[in-house]
Amino acid sequence: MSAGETWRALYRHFRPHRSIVALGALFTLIGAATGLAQPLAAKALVDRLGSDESITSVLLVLTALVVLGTAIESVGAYILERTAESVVLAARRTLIGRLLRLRLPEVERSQPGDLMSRVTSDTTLLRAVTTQSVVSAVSGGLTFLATIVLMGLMDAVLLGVTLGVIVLVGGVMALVLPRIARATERAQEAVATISTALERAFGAFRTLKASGAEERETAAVRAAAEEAWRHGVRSAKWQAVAWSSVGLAIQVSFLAVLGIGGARVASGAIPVSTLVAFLLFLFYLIDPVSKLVEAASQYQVGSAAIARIVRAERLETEEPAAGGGTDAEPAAGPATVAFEDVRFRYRPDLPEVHHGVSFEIPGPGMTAFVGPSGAGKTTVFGLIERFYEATGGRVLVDGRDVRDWSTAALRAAIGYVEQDAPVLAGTLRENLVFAADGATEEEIRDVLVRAGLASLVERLPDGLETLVGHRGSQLSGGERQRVAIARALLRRPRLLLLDEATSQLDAVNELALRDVVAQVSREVTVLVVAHRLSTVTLADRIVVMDAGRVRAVGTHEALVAEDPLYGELAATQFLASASPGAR
Ligand SMILES: Nc1ncnc2c1ncn2[C@@H]1O[C@H](COP(=O)(O)OP(=O)(O)OP(=O)(O)O)[C@@H](O)[C@H]1O
Repeated sequence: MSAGETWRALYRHFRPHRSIVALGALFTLIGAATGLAQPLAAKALVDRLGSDESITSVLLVLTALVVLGTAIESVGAYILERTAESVVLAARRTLIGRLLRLRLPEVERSQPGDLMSRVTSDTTLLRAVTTQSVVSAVSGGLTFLATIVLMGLMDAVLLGVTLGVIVLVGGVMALVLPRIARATERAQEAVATISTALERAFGAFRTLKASGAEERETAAVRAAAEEAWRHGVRSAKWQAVAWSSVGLAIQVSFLAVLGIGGARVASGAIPVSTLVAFLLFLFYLIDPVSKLVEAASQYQVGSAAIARIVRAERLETEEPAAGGGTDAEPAAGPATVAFEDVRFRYRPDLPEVHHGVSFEIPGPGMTAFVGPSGAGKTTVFGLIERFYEATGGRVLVDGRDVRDWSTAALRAAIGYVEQDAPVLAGTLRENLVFAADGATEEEIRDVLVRAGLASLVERLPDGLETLVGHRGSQLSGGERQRVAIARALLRRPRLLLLDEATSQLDAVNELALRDVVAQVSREVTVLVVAHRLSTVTLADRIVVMDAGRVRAVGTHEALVAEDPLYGELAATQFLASASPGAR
């Protein structure tokens, strides 16, 4: 990101808060000013001690000044801190709003842990830059200018000497500051790697343990932590260089002013008092210059964070109302699906997955998609749901191109059960109503019975309120599948997409589910990626796919007779994976 873009992005986050930051800065300045008035009041107090005047009023004024000064300063500090938190909140809200709307290909290209760290850790770094550094820059800048003007009034030559040294500091800063930014960005990237590595480990925790990979994964996470430490230390080192160059500059200017000023006093160019006053101003300069350096280094830290935040904000999202169609009247009854010469590749750099897929499915009824692994069956579902856009041809639902649907309306018509039947951390109830927010108790009960979950819920001490653990870890594989099916049914879909699990269900369960699906397919269009003979024999129509093309469409009996690949599949793969009770 260019410096201009970084500045604009940071300013965008700061802008809504600019008046409140100005107020906070004003309070801080007033607090500081009352601090300056205290020595004056103290002087008056001491003066009165010498005479016989009463000191009560001065004491009262002094006390009031102390109390007022402290109060105003702390209110100012509170306002600034609060605003800093609001800046972080606003950045998080925007990011969160976008992340959960990302297009699927963007998520598949990213690491979830990395995306998460942008919301949690990078936004935190915005805190200081948008408030503290602005206040430091403004108050430091103003005091700096005022001191320089006063110095100029004292002696232009000595000012020239001082400015010469300050320009040198500026040069050092120009070298150091980008290094602070770079080190901070690397440190943040390493923090993201920690999240990514942990997410990977927790995502497959059983496999991790079973593979005895704890040591290796721990080493990987530790390496990332050490990387973060290294870059954090590097950033600290450059910040220390920045600070020490300020200290050094002041010392050098002090010596230079002392030397050159001394010579000027000796030659009679300036009186001694001017030299003394100038030196005092030089010491006054320490504070504003330090503030300016602080502001600049904070800005570098913030700009490293904002670069990562902006990159996440630029990832492509999908809008629920995307597409041009009018969805005023949601259609009723079973949906129809058609593919017209659909070509598709997941990414431009990957080979084509669909090389012209065509089929037509009237509703209702069950259609099974079969074919060797990698034939492109699951991809059909991804295109119907419009997780991905076809690169050629048309995908039609209800005779209408999916690109003309709004994604919200399109997906509202569909119930989708993924192959690995994801269950989310939370209660059983939350999992069921995940796709159907307003489902009634009766609907939930009905769907539990249909998916064969009623007895499980009865057995559980907390019933529907039972927590199912991370990814449903407290449920069996079969139970997870049934929960996923119940969830999809509760959505009352007009089109049910079922990516059958390759793993075995026990015979009783499989029969029960088969009945549910058969029953649903009487009213709803059901598409199943089938791995079991029991499913295909039940299907009204079978679409045989091979290497990104549709090879044949027909009934089980017809295909067994006519299509050699299907015959082979039916004889080997299906038979091997069909459970005895279901045949
Ligand atoms: N998200 C993705 N990004 C890139 N390539 C993908 C993605 N998903 C699938 N593929 C590739 O696309 C091809 C078709 O995959 P698809 O999942 O549609 O096959 P399938 O017929 O459903 O296979 P299976 O029966 O094994 O589930 C495969 O070669 C796969 O490697």
